[in-house]
Amino acid sequence: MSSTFRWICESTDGLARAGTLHTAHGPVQTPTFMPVGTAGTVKAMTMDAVRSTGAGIVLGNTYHLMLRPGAERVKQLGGLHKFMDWSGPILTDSGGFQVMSLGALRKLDQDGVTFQSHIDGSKHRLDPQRSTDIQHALDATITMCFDECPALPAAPEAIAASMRMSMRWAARSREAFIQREGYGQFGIVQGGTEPELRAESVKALTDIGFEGYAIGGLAVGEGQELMFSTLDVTTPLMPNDKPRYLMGVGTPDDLLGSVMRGVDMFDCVMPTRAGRTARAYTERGHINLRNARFALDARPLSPHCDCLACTRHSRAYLHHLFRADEILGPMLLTWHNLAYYQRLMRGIRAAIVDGTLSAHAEHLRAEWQAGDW
Ligand SMILES: Nc1nc2cc3nc(NCCc4ccc(CCO)cc4)[nH]c3cc2c(=O)[nH]1
Ligand SMILES: [Zn+2]
Repeated sequence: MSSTFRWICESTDGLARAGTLHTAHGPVQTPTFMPVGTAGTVKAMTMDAVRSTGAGIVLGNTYHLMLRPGAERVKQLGGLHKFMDWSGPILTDSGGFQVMSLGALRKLDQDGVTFQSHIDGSKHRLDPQRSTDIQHALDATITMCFDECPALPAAPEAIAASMRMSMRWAARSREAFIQREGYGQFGIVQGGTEPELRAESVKALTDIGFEGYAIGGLAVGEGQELMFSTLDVTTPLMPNDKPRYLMGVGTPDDLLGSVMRGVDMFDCVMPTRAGRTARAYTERGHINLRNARFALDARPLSPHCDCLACTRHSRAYLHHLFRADEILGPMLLTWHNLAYYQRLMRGIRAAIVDGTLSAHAEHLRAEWQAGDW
C-alpha cells in the first residue's frame, strides 16, 4: 500500500468535500477536527480516551515543545508519536502564532522572531529554518510553514507587509523541509480580511507548491461574519485537490459554516478548554454545569452520546465534581466535548456523502437553537 501523502476527494455537496487524507501514520477521513495536544498531551485525556472519541489526527505545538521538554529530547526519546503514545498522524503548528500570543518579550525582524520563554524567561529564536528543523525533530506528520499572524483589525498596508513577509518565510520553510514519503508540509494563506491580499497569498503559496494549504490570520477576533466572508473569497482560489485547513476554528457553528465553504481540517482549544471550565457542548447548544439547576438532574449530558460521561454518569454528578473542584470533572467533560465534536464532524461528512448537507445544516442549527432538553 502506497503511503504517499495525498488527499483523495470522495464526495462533494456544494463547496463541501468529503475525502481521505493518506499519510505515513495512517489515513484520516475529512472533514476532520484535530484535538489540540499542545505540549504533547491533549489536556486531561489519556490517548486511549482520545482514540475512543474517533479522533484521527492531533495537533502539537512547536513553541511549547521546544521550550519544554525540548525538541532534541523528544527526538532522543523516539519522536512525538512514541513520546505521547499516538500512532496516528500529528500536525504541528510552527510557533509564530504562539510566540505572539504567549512569548513574554519578543522582537520580530524580517528573518524571524527572538523571544523570552513564558516559562523561565530564557531567550530563544524562531525562524523558518529553526521551526522546520524542530518539527522534523518531533517527527511531525504534517509540518506547518513559519509565518506571522497579524493582530486584527489592522491597516491594509500593514496586513500586506506582514503577508509578504510570511510568503518569503514560506519559501524558506519549503527549502528547509526534508521530504519524506507520507509526510507533508502545509503553506499558510495570510492577508487578513482583504480579498486581493488573500488572492496574492494563495498564488505565492501555490507557486511554491505544498502538500496542503492552511488558512491562517483568522479566528483572531474578527468575528464569524468576517471570517466567513474571507473564506468565501479564499477557498475557491485554493487548489481543489489538496486539503484546506482553517487554523484555530472553532465553535460547532463555525465548523459547519466553514465546511460548507470548502474547508476540510480544523483545530481549536474550545472543546478541551471548555471541558476544564464546566462548559458542555451538546446537540442542543452548550450548558454550564456549575449552574445549580443541574444539582438534581439525573439525565446524561446528551442522550445521543456514547462517551464515558454520558453512559456512566448524570449531569448532577458532573455538577458535583465541578462544584467540588474534583479532577474527574475536567477529565469526563473534556472527553464528552471531544466526543461531541467528532460525532458532529462524522454527521457532517455523512451528509456530504448523501448529498443532504443543506438539510443537515438546517437540522443542526434548529437543534442548537432549540435549547437544552
Ligand atoms: N501558524 C499559525 N497558527 C495560527 C493559529 C491560530 N489560532 C487561531 N485562533 C485560535 C483562537 C482561539 C483562542 C482561544 C480559544 C478558547 C476560547 O475559550 C478559542 C479560539 N488563529 C490562528 C492563526 C494562525 C496563523 O495564522 N498561523
Ligand atoms: Zn458524552
